Amino acid sequence: MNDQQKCPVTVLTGFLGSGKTSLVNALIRSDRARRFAVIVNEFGALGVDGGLIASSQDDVIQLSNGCLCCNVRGDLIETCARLATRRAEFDWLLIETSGLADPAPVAQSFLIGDGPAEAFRLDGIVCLADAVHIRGQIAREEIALRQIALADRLILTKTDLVPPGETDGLLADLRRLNPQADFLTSSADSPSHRHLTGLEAWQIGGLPARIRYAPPPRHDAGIVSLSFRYARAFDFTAFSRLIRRLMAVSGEDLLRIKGVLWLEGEDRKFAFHGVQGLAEGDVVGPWPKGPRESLIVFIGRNLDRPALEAGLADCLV
Ligand SMILES: Nc1nc2c(ncn2[C@@H]2O[C@H](COP(=O)(O)OP(=O)(O)OP(=O)(O)O)[C@@H](O)[C@H]2O)c(=O)[nH]1
Repeated sequence: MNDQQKCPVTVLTGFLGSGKTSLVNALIRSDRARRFAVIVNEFGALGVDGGLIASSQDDVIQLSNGCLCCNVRGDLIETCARLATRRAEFDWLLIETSGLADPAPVAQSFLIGDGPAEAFRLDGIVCLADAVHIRGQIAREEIALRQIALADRLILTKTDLVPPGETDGLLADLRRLNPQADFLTSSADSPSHRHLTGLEAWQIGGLPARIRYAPPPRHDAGIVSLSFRYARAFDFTAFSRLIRRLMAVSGEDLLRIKGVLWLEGEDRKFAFHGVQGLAEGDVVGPWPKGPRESLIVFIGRNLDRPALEAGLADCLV
């Protein structure tokens, strides 16, 4: 198969909560001309993002309980082999890596060897950087820096949440870390989903130097993901109070909270997100038929499972 016959692949990276699922959703909803297959990778044992992607379930494949760059890389290769047999059903493969994944080994799977590279070709690595948090993330988290350094395109997200004058300075900082990438901005009112595809960044053969010589990925062993599942409804006020308190006391240790809740008195699913100090939530649509289930994921350091469990139990109706 020549390169033009192979299915193009976007590897979407960016630290926890940078807006990856939001842009994947915006792209799938708006681009009716193309059919997407989506692989979503989550660090924790329970996946939230897959259920929040606006596609028919068949096209969204969730690979949870590890990062695509290491312990679920074999799953990625197997999944691509299965997708290759359904090639006629989609035009583009989007891979949303976990916020803690190194994009290099994922991208490499599509460049060399006799596995996924036989049926897929890498279009580009797109990295999202959260305008509110990126400076702190770069300072503290080596993987955030690495994700930026490896990108073909960098999208500074959530620019609606920072003062207008700050965007240029942030872009200049990012450009210093990766002068080869192209740079875009994205905000709630003007999302840059159309720029996730069509990079053609890997058309001219060979591995770019920044991937070939990149040191091996390193995960911070201190970062853990704790997942909780409940077949009962939550009290919204108690849950909001708990999340506010956790964010205040855990500070920078609590990197990410997300989930889908069954709320007492609400017929629709309620999805919520917390990224360090910021949290928000909204109803996102009907529950599928069958029993309802609330799913909550915390990612961070020094997380106290019994305390979280007790706090959540107090919010159940
Ligand atoms: N104000 C604003 N909020 C945004 C924007 N993009 C994403 N968000 C919010 O940021 C939160 C995290 O967004 P997600 O799309 O789930 O981020 P993610 O990168 O998929 O998160 P992980 O999978 O946990 O790494 C959600 O509450 C989004 O609604 C944006 O451009 N502006």
